[in-house]
Amino acid sequence: MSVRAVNERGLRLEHVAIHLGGRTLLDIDRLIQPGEVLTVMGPSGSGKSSLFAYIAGFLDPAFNANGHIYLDGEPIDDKRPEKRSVGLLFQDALLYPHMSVGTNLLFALPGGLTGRTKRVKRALEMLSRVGLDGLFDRDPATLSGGQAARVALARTLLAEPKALLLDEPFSRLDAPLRKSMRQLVFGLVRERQIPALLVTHDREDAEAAGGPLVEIAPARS
Ligand SMILES: Nc1ncnc2c1ncn2[C@@H]1O[C@H](COP(=O)(O)OP(=O)(O)OP(=O)(O)O)[C@@H](O)[C@H]1O
Repeated sequence: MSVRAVNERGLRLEHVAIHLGGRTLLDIDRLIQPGEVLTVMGPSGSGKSSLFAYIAGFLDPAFNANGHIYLDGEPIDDKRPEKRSVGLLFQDALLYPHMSVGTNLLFALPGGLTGRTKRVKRALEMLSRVGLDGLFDRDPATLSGGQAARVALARTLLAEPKALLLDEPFSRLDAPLRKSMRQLVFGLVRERQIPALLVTHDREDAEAAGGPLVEIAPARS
């Protein structure tokens, strides 16, 4: 493994292969460009979540993985998960239930941004960007599913990730909400020029993402 061309931008999966027992679940060799969404689609059990976990840095030890991951030219596979600058979004919002929406957001901000006024301003701007003006002091338990999904997105982006991993982030939303959340997520990916990887089993998600598609076959035993 070596540092790649310093001017390479994006998330590079260099021959990333995931194995379980004697089986190879998937093998991907791709550069995801800034602002692009690579969709990895496959049925349940095909290995999508294990790919996600490998990139994020918490692959279950039952799996073996090889290949390397580079973010903006720098290898990240030997970094601890919290040092990878990779933002995660799951099908569940996973907000801290004992904190207000605002505190959930403030918690995600990078430590380098100091001063309560600046931090609150940044969080309020992001809340507004995801269409949730006025909800800063709300208890997460009182949010609708769609609102909670938007808060989770705001929280992920406030951490200023250099890449985004999206694991079925729309699957719990009903059809109209799913449509607007897709527009919001993919719009922000383009606006902020973040490389993103979407794992899904939903072809409409893949079409809405508008980027390249990798289909993985069902795992065979
Ligand atoms: N800890 C584990 N030990 C052994 N096998 C596992 C473990 N976790 C998952 N598997 C198996 O590994 C394969 C890939 O799992 P993975 O969760 O990556 O698939 P997936 O495509 O994300 O599925 P889903 O869409 O249902 O989440 C499946 O066959 C699953 O049963």
